[in-house]
Amino acid sequence: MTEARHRPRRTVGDSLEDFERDLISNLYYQRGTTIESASGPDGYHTLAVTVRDRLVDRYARTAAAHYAANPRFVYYLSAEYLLGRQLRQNLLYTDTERWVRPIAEDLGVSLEALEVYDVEPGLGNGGLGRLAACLLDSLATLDIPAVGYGIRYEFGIFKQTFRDGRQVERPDDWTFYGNPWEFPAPDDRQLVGFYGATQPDPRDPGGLRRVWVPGETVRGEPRHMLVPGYGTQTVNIIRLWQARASRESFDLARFGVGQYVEAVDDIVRAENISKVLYPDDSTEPGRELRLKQQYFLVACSLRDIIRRYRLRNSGWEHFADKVVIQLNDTHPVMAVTELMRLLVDEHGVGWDEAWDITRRTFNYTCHTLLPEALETWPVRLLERLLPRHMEIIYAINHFFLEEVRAAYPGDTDMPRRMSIIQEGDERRVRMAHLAVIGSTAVNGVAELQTKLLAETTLHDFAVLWPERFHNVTNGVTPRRFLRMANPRLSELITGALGDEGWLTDLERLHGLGTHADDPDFRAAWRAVKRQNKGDLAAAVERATGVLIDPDALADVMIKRFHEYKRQQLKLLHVITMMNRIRADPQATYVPRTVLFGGKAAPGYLAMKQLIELVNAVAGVVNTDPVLARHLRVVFPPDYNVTKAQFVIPAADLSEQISLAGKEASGTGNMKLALNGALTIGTLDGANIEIRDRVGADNFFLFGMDAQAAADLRRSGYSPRAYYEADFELRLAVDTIASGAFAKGDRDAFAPVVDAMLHRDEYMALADYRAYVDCQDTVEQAWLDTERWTRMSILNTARCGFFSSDRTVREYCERIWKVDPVRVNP
Ligand SMILES: NC(=O)[C@H]1O[C@H](CO)[C@@H](O)[C@H](O)[C@H]1O
Repeated sequence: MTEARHRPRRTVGDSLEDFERDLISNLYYQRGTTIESASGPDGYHTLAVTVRDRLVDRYARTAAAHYAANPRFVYYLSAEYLLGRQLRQNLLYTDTERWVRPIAEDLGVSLEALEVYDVEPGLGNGGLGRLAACLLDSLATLDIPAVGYGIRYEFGIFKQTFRDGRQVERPDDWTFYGNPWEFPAPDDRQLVGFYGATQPDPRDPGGLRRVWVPGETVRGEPRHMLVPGYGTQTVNIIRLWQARASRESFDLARFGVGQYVEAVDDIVRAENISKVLYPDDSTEPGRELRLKQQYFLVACSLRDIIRRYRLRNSGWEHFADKVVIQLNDTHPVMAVTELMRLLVDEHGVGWDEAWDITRRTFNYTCHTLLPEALETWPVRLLERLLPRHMEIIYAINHFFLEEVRAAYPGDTDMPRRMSIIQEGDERRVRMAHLAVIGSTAVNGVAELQTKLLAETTLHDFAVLWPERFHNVTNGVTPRRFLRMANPRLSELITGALGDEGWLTDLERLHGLGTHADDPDFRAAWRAVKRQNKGDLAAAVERATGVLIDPDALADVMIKRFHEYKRQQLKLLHVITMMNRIRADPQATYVPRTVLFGGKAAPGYLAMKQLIELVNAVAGVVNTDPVLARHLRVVFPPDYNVTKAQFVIPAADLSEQISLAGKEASGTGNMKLALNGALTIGTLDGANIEIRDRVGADNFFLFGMDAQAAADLRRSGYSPRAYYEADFELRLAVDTIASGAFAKGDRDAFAPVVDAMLHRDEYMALADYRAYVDCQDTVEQAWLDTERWTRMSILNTARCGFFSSDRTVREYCERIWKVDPVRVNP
């Protein structure tokens, strides 16, 4: 949106009366109905549009301010965004909730009733996608000119249901009721090519410039959603691309002869590109359609970025001064080759100048240490799907290897190790290498992971270009994960700190530290947690039919199912508690509720079987009169951002038990600590920084650190040895093997037992004893209520660092070199 010369006849008022007037007129003119006959979706859409209008005003002023300032823009390219529900967020950011409640009451409807239509756009898998959303929220809140680019998947992350305890995936038709928060922008649609061939460009005989004639073209239709800042006027956007067939794709002739399916072949092929999110978290699907999705995203986004750049700038010499692009993992790294293609082939920029611009424009965030998560694509697939880009990759690699040979004269192995091309039977393109070579800055998402990246995964590059490597520890937005998720605690915090300033200056939470010694404040703190746990108990009963005790220790493990996150270790602890209670039913036990939440990738059979076992164990525990007095295990299905906002405020104990050196950062750990949960965890990812900040006394640490785990792996790890050496561990594993959770069927979970005893790749058995003993320490602490509350308050007080505002400030200062642009009211 450029400079607005013609302002709308009416502006959105800022009174309850104005809001109600707009609501009624939007219902009438937008939905063509009246209060008396409006449906739920009518009510929701109308409320959404009326709130949205208040954001449009701010967006228009933001666009005008950006147009005038012609600033440096941050463009965040991500294949995933987990935005969460929009209504409450936008009510908070427009401060209109105070009007909606009385109006809704007046009209005889409840906000909660309308909210069921506020479907969260599940356009992501887990931490990586949610981080992208938190960073966009902080970018706007810090008045940083920014646009997020992503894919508007028709179907988001699958809906998880359980049938006989097994995970069953159902399509996530998130736009079933439409999405009132988005705006179509057909004028900005883009055309994207695939396949085809290349030929020399007669304008550059013998040069590097070439002409690509695609074999297939699809349209990229953009829709954008507004991304408001909190406590400021800035409203940025996130632009999501949807694939559509180019205009002439409907084959009328075929339709005419009754070939109805063939007639829409091309349409289906095109639309499939943005049909569904790939549900893999930390593993690469390696499917051709996935690569098409990735290129589709970057091709549409780069053309849009160039269109925006050219609104105020000409020539290319300032491109990298005005445009900084962050690659959210390797998923969008084809952007490096696409910008080279656009500059060299379409705009005739010389190779060296184009490469200089490209490298100065991009930065890459690496979110993993798992080799299986580092994307590589077969050269032959790229040669077929994106022939010009493969040529450009060869050229980039050629010039890069010259640099490597110059840096390591006579070292023939280094070029092989650092090459973008992984040689072998199947030659593959190493996307992480392309990302590092094509970027100015490379960052990890927590100190340990960044250190291990430089020592292992990307070691050669860190030696060659140490100046490119940075750490920017993740963060989470306190607006959604404290203010919106935990209004009771937020009120208590505001009361103690005097105002809500902490919401945009989270380090101010430090002020709570002094209140930790105040028994009244501790009592109030406990009361908030108790009320949140009451709400959770009601929700769990609705979702699972299981009654949980809100006074029991709420032990929460909420994250994607993955062997390195070690839900299997948590389950061994549950079975150990079970066996202890059965062995001595009269003893006193700390009442505990263990809550699992999380999805397994549909193809991840080992984790799907573990989910089945978790539900089977829950079934046995919750129906056993002796056990159920002390222990409950619940697994509400379909964990997502909305459920996280419900569970996190009610958690007492946060399970962060991944094998050290495997979880890049984690962000759930931050959200839980900020909401006063105490962490039981390993020295992994951001757990280390949480412990450093909250203090070792306020954190339950156990297990091997990354070095010890690596040493054990090198020295030969035998899980069986641990099984043999530890009675409780052996009993726990044998209980699974006995068929106790499968009506005596010993084969039912044999693969889980086999994996534990013969592979146990992530050493759950090696850390079992330390973990179980640490859990005993947790129970001791829990019994000292005042001490526990004090530890809980100090966790919140000392976690201000984990605000995504701090994360974005660090990116701005050290990587993006970008300044805020103030937007006038
Ligand atoms: N797949 C992910 O969620 C990855 O990115 C997140 C955001 O950086 C990390 O917190 C997480 O440890 C990592 O596995």
